[in-house]
Amino acid sequence: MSTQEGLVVALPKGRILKEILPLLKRAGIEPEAAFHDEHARQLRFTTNHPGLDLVRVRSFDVATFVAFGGAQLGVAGSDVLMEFDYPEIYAPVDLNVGHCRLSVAEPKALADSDDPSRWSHVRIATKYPEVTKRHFAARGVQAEVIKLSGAMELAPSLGLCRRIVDLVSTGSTLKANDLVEIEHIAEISSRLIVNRAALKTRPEAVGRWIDIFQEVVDAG
Ligand SMILES: Nc1ncnc2c1ncn2[C@@H]1O[C@H](COP(=O)(O)OP(=O)(O)OP(=O)(O)O)[C@@H](O)[C@H]1O
Ligand SMILES: O=P(O)(O)OC[C@H]1O[C@H](OP(=O)(O)OP(=O)(O)O)[C@H](O)[C@@H]1O
Repeated sequence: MSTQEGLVVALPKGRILKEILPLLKRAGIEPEAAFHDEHARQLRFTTNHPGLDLVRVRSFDVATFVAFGGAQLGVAGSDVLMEFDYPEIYAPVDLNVGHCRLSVAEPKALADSDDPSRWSHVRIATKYPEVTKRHFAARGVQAEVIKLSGAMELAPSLGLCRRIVDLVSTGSTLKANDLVEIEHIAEISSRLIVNRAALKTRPEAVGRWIDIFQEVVDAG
């Protein structure tokens, strides 16, 4: 559990970190030098603010650390927030980075003759089982989900299933694997997230960072 004195900000260590770093800088947060060393084994880092530390974790774990109060603030993709749907998390600021979409895709050859409106049951490989089940349940389709942690695009060619739900940005990963988008589930971007209880018990300390990040985003 966190201490009353300090705040911990959980950041995703993957591709999104590069987009978040300029925002941190504009928010006046300067991490200690080791934070920029991708090979450092250290996971927690001090900043120029004595009461503010950063931790680098996997993107899905950012939401978990914030939901359980281990970190009071964090940055998470709206895809991650949709998947977990933690009531303990409040996501007040759209950081306008990490833009992509969550889509259903299938092999191009299948898409040419497929009619998604006729589906009653689909088997889908994805990193997002809950979002996928909710999406299909909403239109009366039963989704049998095969959970993967990455490289979903391999599933159709290796015979696990014919369809996937995954993030798409430029579309080059789908194209390289002979897949096409057939349904759009959601537009995704990264959000500043906070633990609701921390905001309630420490409104000044936590609220101050919400205001600062909102100002950074508003300033473009
Ligand atoms: N192609 C993309 N373009 C823009 N944003 C993306 C893209 N892919 C993922 N994102 C965003 O970045 C977040 C982290 O992406 P992803 O899970 O692919 O990273 P990763 O580095 O593989 O992380 P991990 O190893 O923790 O799974 C996603 O939750 C999503 O919000
Ligand atoms: O449409 P594109 O621009 O090709 O981007 C889409 C790819 O980006 C993400 O993967 P990432 O590169 O983060 O790797 P991952 O397999 O570890 O999720 C996502 O899972 C897709 O595979």
